[in-house]
Amino acid sequence: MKNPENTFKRALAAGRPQFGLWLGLADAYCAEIAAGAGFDWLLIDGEHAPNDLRGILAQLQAIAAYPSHPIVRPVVGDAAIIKQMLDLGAQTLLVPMVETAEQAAALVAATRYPPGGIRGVGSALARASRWNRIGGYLDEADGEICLLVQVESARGLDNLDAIAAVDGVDGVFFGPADLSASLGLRGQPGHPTVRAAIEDGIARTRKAGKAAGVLATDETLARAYLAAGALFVGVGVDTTLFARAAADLAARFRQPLSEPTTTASAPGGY
Ligand SMILES: O=C(O)C(=O)C[C@H](O)[C@@H](O)CO
Repeated sequence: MKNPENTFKRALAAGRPQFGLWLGLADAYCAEIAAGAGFDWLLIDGEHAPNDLRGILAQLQAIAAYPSHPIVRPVVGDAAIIKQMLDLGAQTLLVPMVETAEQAAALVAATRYPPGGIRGVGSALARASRWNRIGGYLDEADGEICLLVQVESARGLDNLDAIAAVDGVDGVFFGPADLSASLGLRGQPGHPTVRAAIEDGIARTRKAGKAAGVLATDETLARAYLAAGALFVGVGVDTTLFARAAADLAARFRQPLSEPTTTASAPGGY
């Protein structure tokens, strides 16, 4: 058995834009429905969604049968948690709240086996090696890891050039919700000041030779970030897609049939 290629990592290296969907419903059945929709990647969110190890495992298994590439976001950039996510079989991680190059370098080490890093060896117990059915997994694993770090604070932006320069960081994702809060514009992820900061960050990241990413549920904004050079763009969130569609459907039947339908929308897309 061969170690699966990280097709997402290769697509970024080739400069091919990748569109994704955020998964917050924390359910393998919903993840499989999303996996058949046609997105390049699906983000299994362990930071804000009620995902635990078993839930993330089930979603990885559900998605495995489809072309969409799973990205796992741990709740924090902790080496032990990263070890668990990689052993589950995640090959691409999106780590939140990165603010310094030192933090980024420690995350790289957490994703690599010794001597290059500190990832604990337990491949006999790990889905990642298919329980050692993948011959040579320990030698091949590091090369198929894609590490994406989130810069989503003013301090992170100040240190962006040093963060992007860290060897082993494949990409930088700009988190509009947290970044806007850090910039004093909480709840305004699409504010012109936030957009300008993200577009500048995208340019600086690409200048460093790394992939830039962002989440934008507004299509016009998503396309603007693509034009600015973003390579991995989240264009929707499963929870708000469902919340909005359900509310709109209910609204259409709350109105007497003689009245024009109104469109009720769930709160913002972030
Ligand atoms: O700060 C952000 O924005 C992100 O990191 C994404 C958020 O966690 C959330 O908006 C995903 O729906």
